[in-house]
Amino acid sequence: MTHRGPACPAGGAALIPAPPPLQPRPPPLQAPPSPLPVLSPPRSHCPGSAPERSTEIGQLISSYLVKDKNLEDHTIHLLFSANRWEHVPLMKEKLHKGITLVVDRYAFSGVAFTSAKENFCLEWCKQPDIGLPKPDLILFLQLHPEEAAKRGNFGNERYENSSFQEKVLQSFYHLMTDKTLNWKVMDASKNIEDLHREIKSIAEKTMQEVQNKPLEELWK
Ligand SMILES: Nc1ncnc2c1ncn2[C@@H]1O[C@H](COP(=O)(O)OP(=O)(O)OP(=O)(O)O)[C@@H](O)[C@H]1O
Ligand SMILES: Cc1cn([C@H]2C[C@H](O)[C@@H](COP(=O)(O)O)O2)c(=O)[nH]c1=O
Repeated sequence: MTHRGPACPAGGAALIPAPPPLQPRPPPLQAPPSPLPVLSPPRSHCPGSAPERSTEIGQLISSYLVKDKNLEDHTIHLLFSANRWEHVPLMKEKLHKGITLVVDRYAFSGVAFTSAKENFCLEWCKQPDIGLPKPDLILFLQLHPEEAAKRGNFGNERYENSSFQEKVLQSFYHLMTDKTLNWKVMDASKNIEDLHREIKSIAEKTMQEVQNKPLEELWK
């Protein structure tokens, strides 16, 4: 996410799933499928992940994901969203200082994962996240589920099974049809170095483009 704060000395900031700014921003910086939103101001950047498991809400979510705790489906959806909202003041503070935020997952995973469950529609799932800082860029790292499963740490947590991941993928494809958002699909089967180069290049270009634009609100 790229955020634009008032007077940012050396530049602006960005939110990429990482995202963009609500108010005028300073010069730019530098948003599983797991989308990466970028919100940006310039010259410095700050990574973050969602869920952010260190807060009380985050710990509850973590217990749910590792299957120590069961929570009702609407409840866990709202907790994921609350876990984002509790970080908004800090996100805005950083964005207005010209710091670009690179956020792992963000609201898009919230919608894609819950709407993959029975009896949840995409529109309902979006509601709690309406108004979050809007990413300037959302990078979707696309990888065939079978390839993803071969990589590390797949299979132990809740949701980590192929049939559910396939439904999640369809929800992401639907979310990507939203032309008010800057989605870029990246081929995650490439090696880390090449992928890094491509992501860096797109992120830097986006930071330049959004540096004088105000931060906007997601899905508003
Ligand atoms: N381009 C790549 N090529 C080969 N291996 C990769 C690549 N990118 C990541 N990996 C490896 O795949 C594993 C999973 O990567 P990573 O944690 O980035 O995935 P993720 O989708 O963010 O996982 P999660 O969101 O479930 O934590 C790690 O062991 C990582 O080193
Ligand atoms: C943000 C968010 C995430 N999820 C799901 C997606 C993954 O299965 C886990 C997070 O795993 P990670 O290894 O820490 O990336 O949680 C979700 O269901 N809803 C959300 O809002």
